[in-house]
Amino acid sequence: MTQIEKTAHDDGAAPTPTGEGLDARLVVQRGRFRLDATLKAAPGDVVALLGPNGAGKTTALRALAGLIPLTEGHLRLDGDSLEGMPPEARPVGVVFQDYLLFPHLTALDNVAFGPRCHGATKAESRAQATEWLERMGLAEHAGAKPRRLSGGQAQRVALARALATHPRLLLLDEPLAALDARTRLDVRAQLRRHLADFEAVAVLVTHDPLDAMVLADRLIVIEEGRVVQEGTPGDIARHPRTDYIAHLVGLNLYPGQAEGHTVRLDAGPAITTAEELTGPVFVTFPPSAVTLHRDRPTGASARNLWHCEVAGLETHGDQIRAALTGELPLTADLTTIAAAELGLHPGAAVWATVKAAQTHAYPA
Ligand SMILES: Nc1ncnc2c1ncn2[C@@H]1O[C@H](COP(=O)(O)OP(=O)(O)OP(=O)(O)O)[C@@H](O)[C@H]1O
Repeated sequence: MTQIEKTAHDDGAAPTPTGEGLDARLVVQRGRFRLDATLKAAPGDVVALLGPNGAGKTTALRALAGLIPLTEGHLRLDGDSLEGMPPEARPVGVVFQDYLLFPHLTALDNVAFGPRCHGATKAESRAQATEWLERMGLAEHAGAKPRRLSGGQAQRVALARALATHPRLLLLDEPLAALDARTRLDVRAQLRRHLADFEAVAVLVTHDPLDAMVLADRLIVIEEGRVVQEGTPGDIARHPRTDYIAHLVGLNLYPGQAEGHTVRLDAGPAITTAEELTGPVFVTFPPSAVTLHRDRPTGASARNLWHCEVAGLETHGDQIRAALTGELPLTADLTTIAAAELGLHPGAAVWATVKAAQTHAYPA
């Protein structure tokens, strides 16, 4: 049997043996919704909570900030329990999605507000704020009110305000969501640098896989209030374990039972895989690995051959992405020319093939 590399869910970083970092089990009951998520992170870790709408990401962040109480569980930071501690007393900095800058205060005073609330004198707070604005490349905007700042600048002021309190936990709620696509690219790169310099634990919430993959060392994927997978971005992209994650990283994913190079998929047919495994597995292949044919192909090479029907077509970059139903539901990418030559349209019958070498199987 092939030795499979360690799967992502075994790989979560934990707080250091001295108890430094974040150690939390967040249980929050909100009406019928229940969040039950264990989060652990060592100082210097940047962790992204990723998940679909309504998964419970914001609930988790608000529980960490102390804005909603835990129903059960625990919340420790560097060995100290934060439960019952009011939000303003926690060594936690928060950057909210819309930044929540005070409109009537200058950038400098917005940043100085952080240390001031944590007991610094007015002069100290302003000195620290000046230093932070310089670090963020915003020195010349110190006197500007928020309405005169671009989205990216406002984001950095909000980040400076959070960092100026020297938090032991930094929370960022959809940090790039308020920005347009162009600004987002620059701000994402800057934020990545600032987070890399940050020595305590940072937790960010996003439903954008690109933000998560670029900004975080480790992803915790939450669905319906539960952690469904965690690991490095690379682990998650290579070994998705749910349909949501497979869709995010653009792979076809099937659970099944392996016996040697053959996997009997729960979805019905069997698939021949490159890896030789036994027992419950996941099989993935990218949409680009699928070849479509109008007529049943002959020849021995196409052992993974399924009769399908086109359910839908959409443009995907410079390709056409076809959603197929039938013997095996799958997505396939093909060039516009190939789609035209095949006469693809919703309802068209096609044969789909995938080479075993382009599949990837790993234990479930
Ligand atoms: N005040 C509330 N009372 C009851 N249920 C709530 C309350 N706020 C949120 N919920 C429910 O909690 C669940 C999780 O919501 P949450 O905002 O944490 O999800 P999310 O993952 O952050 O989603 P999104 O990406 O859409 O922001 C949802 O089902 C939501 O309807």
